[in-house]
Amino acid sequence: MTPAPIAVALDAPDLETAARWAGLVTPHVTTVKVGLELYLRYGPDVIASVRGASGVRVFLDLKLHDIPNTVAGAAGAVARLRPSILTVHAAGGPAMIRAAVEAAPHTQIAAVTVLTSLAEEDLERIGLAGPASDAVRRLAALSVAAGATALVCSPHELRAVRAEVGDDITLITPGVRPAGAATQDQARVATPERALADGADLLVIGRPITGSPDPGAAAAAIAASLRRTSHA
Ligand SMILES: O=c1ccn([C@@H]2O[C@H](COP(=O)(O)O)[C@@H](O)[C@H]2O)c(=O)[nH]1
Repeated sequence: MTPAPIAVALDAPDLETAARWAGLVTPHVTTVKVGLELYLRYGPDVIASVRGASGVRVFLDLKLHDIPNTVAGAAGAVARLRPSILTVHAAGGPAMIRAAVEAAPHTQIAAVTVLTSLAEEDLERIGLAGPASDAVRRLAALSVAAGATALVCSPHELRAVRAEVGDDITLITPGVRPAGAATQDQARVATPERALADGADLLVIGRPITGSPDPGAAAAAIAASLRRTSHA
């Protein structure tokens, strides 16, 4: 069975749990995601641990956000781990995004537009006037112009971003919840089936899979549902 375009967020408290989750889900998904919690606790070793023998794609979600010189150094430092994808915050601006792209030529740089945990009413408080989709489209366009070949946005903005940046850019979406699942701290959410239909290339799904008593079965069920709806 072809693995589904899902990156399972391995937000685990320890390396053993993360490696176990990775082993359980990798037959069903293309990618596993290492975020701040694991990377800050265990450092570079975490990448080899979760990659394991399967050689699954590793998405390193560090959301780098600093001055260009510092981001270039950080991106260059992690590029030697050969993650498939590395995130930076689009709000760091074009020079910072370009610095990451140049420092990590073999890694796809994904620019995070507006965090999926922010609701429309949060945006004004952080100085982003107007609807989320306007800010996301603006950040998407500047990121792509700066050399990013992937973007992170919520499922709500997928169609608008696709129209803005075209088909060659990889659209990655967290904020994905199977029907009836708790949204938890995510605000701008949709089901996996909806996100795929709206043009996502890679769905980031964490707790709905890793919080299950059987993460392998949870990943397999979402993958099967995506296959069914994409063939319907
Ligand atoms: O806007 C963003 C960017 C990154 N994330 C990350 O995705 C996962 C989502 O996990 P769930 O358990 O499915 O909520 C998590 O690692 C975030 O750091 C995001 O949620 N939103």
